[in-house]
Amino acid sequence: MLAELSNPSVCMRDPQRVQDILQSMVKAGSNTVQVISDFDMTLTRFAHNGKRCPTCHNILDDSKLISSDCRQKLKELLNKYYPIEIDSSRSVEEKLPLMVEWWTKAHEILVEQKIRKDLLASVVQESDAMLREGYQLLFDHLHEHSIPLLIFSAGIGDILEEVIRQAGVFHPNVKVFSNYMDFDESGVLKAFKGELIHIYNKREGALLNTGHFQELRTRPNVLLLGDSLGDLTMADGVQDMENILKIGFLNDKVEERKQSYLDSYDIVLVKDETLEVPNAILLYLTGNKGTEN
Ligand SMILES: Nc1ccn([C@@H]2O[C@H](COP(=O)(O)O)[C@@H](O)[C@H]2O)c(=O)n1
Repeated sequence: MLAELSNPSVCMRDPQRVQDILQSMVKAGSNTVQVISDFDMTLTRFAHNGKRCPTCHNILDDSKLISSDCRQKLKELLNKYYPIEIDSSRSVEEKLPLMVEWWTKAHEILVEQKIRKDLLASVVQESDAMLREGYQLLFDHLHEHSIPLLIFSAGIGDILEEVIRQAGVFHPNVKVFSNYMDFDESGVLKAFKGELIHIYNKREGALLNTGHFQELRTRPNVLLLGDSLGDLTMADGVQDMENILKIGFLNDKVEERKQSYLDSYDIVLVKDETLEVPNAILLYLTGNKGTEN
C-alpha cells in the first residue's frame, strides 16, 4: 500500500480492492491511463483559513462585474439551493429539477449583467480562487507523462480556464467540458452555449462527447476525482473501461454523507484540502515512487 493511503483523511470501504485496482493499472502501464476530474471543490480548495473558497460561479457572483442587486439575488439562490445540493436525505430524482432551476436562474441573472469577456481575466486575478495544494505536481506530472486530463465541470468554462491559465498549468493535455459563455461581436455575454451541465447530468454530458472518449480508447484505465455523487458518472463515456479508481473529496456535511461516499468512491478524502493522495497514486502509476508495507 502507498504510505499516503494511511493519512488520517483517508477512508476506504475496501482497501484490498484499491490495492488490486492499483496493481492492475500499474501492470497495464501509464500509457493506458486517463484522468477525469471535477473542478470546483475537487481541484480547487473548499476552504482556506476557515473561509469558504469560491466556485467558478462565485468568482463572478463576488466580482465587480455584478451589480449589488444581482449579487444579492445570486447569494439568495446559493443560500436556497446549496443546502439542497448537499442534503443526503433527498434523492437525486428530487434534487435534479431543483439543480436545473438553480443553474438556469443564475445564468439568466449573469446574462442580464452584460458581462464583458475582456474583464474575466482581471476578475479571476482579483478573486480568492485557490487550487488545492499539490496542483502544480498533478498538472505538470500528467503533462510530462502525456496522460490526458479531462476536467468535467458544472461550473463556468471561461472562468475555469482562466484559473488554470493564471496558475500556469493549462497544458496541452488538458481538455475541459463545462458551461461556456457565448459573447456577442462586441464581447458582451449574451447567453450560455450548448446543453447546460449541472451536477447531476454529467452522464449525458459524457455521452454527448463520444468523440473525445473514442480518441482515448487506448486508455481504458481511469482515475476519477470528484466531490459529489454526481461526479461518479463523468466516466460513463469511456470506451471498454478496464479499471476505474474513484477518489472522492468529502468537504461538507461529513457525518451525514460519509456512508454514501464510502459506498460509491473507492477512496474518500475527508476534509483534505490537498492533492497529496491523488499525486501519490499518480507517481506510483508512472513508476516514480515505490510502495510501503
Ligand atoms: N449558481 C451556481 C451553481 C452552482 N454552483 C456550484 O458549482 C459547483 C459545480 O461545479 P463542479 O465543477 O463541481 O461540477 C456545484 O457544486 C455548485 O455548488 C455555484 O456555486 N453557483
